Amino acid sequence: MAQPGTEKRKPIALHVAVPTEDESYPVLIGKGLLARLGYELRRSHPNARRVALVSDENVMPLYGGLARGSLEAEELEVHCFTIPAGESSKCLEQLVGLIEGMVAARLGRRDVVVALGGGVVGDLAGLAAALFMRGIDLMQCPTSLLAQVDASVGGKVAIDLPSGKNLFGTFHFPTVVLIDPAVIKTLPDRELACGLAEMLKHGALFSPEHFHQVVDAAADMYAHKPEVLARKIAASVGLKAACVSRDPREQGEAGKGRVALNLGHTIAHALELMSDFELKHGEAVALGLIAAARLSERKKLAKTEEGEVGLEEQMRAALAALRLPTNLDAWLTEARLERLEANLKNDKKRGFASISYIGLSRIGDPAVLSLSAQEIVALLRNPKPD
Ligand SMILES: NC(=O)c1ccc[n+]([C@@H]2O[C@H](COP(=O)([O-])OP(=O)(O)OC[C@H]3O[C@@H](n4cnc5c(N)ncnc54)[C@H](O)[C@@H]3O)[C@@H](O)[C@H]2O)c1
Ligand SMILES: O=C(O)C(=O)C[C@@H](O)[C@H](O)[C@H](O)COP(=O)(O)O
Ligand SMILES: [Zn+2]
Repeated sequence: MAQPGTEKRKPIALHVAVPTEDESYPVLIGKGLLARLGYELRRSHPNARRVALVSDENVMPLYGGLARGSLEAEELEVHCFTIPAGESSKCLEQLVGLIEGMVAARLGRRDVVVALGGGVVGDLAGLAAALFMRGIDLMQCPTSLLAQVDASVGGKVAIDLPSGKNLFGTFHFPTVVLIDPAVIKTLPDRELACGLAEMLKHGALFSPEHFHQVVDAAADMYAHKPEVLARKIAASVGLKAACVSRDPREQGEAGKGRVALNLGHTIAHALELMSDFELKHGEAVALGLIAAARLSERKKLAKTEEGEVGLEEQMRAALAALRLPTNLDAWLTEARLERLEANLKNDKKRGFASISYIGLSRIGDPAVLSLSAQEIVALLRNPKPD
């Protein structure tokens, strides 16, 4: 109903043009590239004076010196910020601490945040860059395999809330992503496995060849062979980049856009939260991929050729070969299923009454299923109720 007295007044209608921002950026991959961080930053930010170098307590002592030295060689004033390692740093307290530190260091609008670390550092420092002075430039310098193949590319930045993962975030595209596969040599095997889970996800979504090649190259990647790592990282980033370029802000039609990259994540995010982050993100994604395969079979979306094993079995075999957890049913006890259903209601892909759940008709062929939290839980229960 119109407000009294406004019925006949026409609003003044102005038009505010917002030129499309340039959302493209280079991803540089090469052994030894970290030593060129300063050069690459100077090249892309000729007017920068100060840098906030953000890392965590494991990565800063290993690579902070090299990064800092290369930035200082370009006459940049470097301010180091070291956060505690682990998911619990993706919180409001760390975010505000970082931004206050940037104020105290007198960073300005032409200055740059460099995220040197895993996905936790990238997501937190990225969000700080997005918010400080309403947004300054961000350079992603990922050091975990997971961050190199996935978290550093695509511009999603966020912290967690007690009610769910990444619920407090935005998109802030980096100006450059600099990936040095040589740093993987110090990454613990358990963390390397986490990166392999997201790489397998990229294959499961877009390329059966990549899916099988990741499994075949796993031994070489665990042996930290930099050439193999560089090739496989580039292949995975290529698949993700093609997807995010089609739909940078996850607004595409269900099934055609970036939302596909959430394969496995509906269950993964709920399990991470329910385990109090005892499960690492990549491990939870592994279990989520099994859930997605099971659900796709039970909804009769999955198609298998004659003589081929079912989708869940294919997924389990690949994950086991990558040394990732496959014990989904151990996590889905009756007591946990109830909490799972409640957690699913905070999924970012939820609509009015249902969740856009990413399934697979086969490896390399995703599809979106529209399911309620209740249906998802019922379909995952083992043994399958009649
Ligand atoms: N923004 C995105 O698109 C996106 C994509 C995937 C995951 N994520 C997020 O990323 C996070 C997981 O990232 P992660 O797996 O990198 O976890 P992480 O950042 O906690 O890093 C894993 C561990 O490895 C250590 N580490 C990192 N690089 C190292 C190196 N080279 N040598 C030795 N130790 C090293 C870290 O200190 C940490 O202890 C989650 O919060 C997840 O939600 C975001
Ligand atoms: O880049 C994307 O888009 C992804 O979904 C990649 C995921 O691997 C990543 O974990 C992402 O942070 C999940 O996004 P969210 O929107 O579900 O928090
Ligand atoms: Zn993920």
